[in-house]
Amino acid sequence: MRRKTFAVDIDGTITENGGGRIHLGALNSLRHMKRLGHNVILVSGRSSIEAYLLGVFGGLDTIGVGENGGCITYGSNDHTLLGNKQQCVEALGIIRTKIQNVTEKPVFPRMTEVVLERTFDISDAQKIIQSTSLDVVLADSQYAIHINSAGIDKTTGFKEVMKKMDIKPEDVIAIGDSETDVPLFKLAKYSIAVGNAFDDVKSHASMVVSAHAGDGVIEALDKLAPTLSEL
Ligand SMILES: O=C(O)COP(=O)(O)O
Ligand SMILES: [Mg+2]
Repeated sequence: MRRKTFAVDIDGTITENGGGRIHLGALNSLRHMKRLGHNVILVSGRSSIEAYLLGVFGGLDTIGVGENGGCITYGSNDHTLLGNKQQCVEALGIIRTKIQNVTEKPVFPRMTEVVLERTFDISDAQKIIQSTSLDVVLADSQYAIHINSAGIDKTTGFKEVMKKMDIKPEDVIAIGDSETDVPLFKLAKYSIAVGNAFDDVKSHASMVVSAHAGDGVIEALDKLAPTLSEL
């Protein structure tokens, strides 16, 4: 059996449709892939510690790629930071001088990024950033707006894991729901967009399923199972 690596988003993908709770059926299907000998790594805009702990308790790989790719957690005292939070904080300050309603989202502490509520037009903020020399990027996961250091996206952190585990892109299967997953779709040989993804996200996926969030993960893995070794 050729070992595959599933790079799996959390919110909007392995959650219950529209809710924040983990879809147990989807988690069970991913755990089955792990039991078959494949890697299943969570890659999220949540903190790397949340992704790591979900991997531990969920029976997946005990690695968490979080902060939209800016931080990887391998253990309680083993984190790799790839972004620069200070420049993200500076960018927040500048955006706030020009746009109203820019508020930080009450999330677990971040080591490399700033996480904002989706209460303003991200394109207005991106225009402000482009007019400055700030080396940051903004991305909307449909659950939060992230300010990350330039060059940081989910593939940045995931590539660190690929190096460490000798994973090749042709063995990666990415599963996600939003624009922040598209870089992973482009890196992976095979990618899956769940039914609640927007059309522009679906346009980048190898497979689009109709079911939403966790139900979509089950639908996709059921469809993939017979031909997984040929992917
Ligand atoms: O942005 C978030 O916090 C949610 O992130 P995810 O959809 O990448 O898991
Ligand atoms: Mg998501």
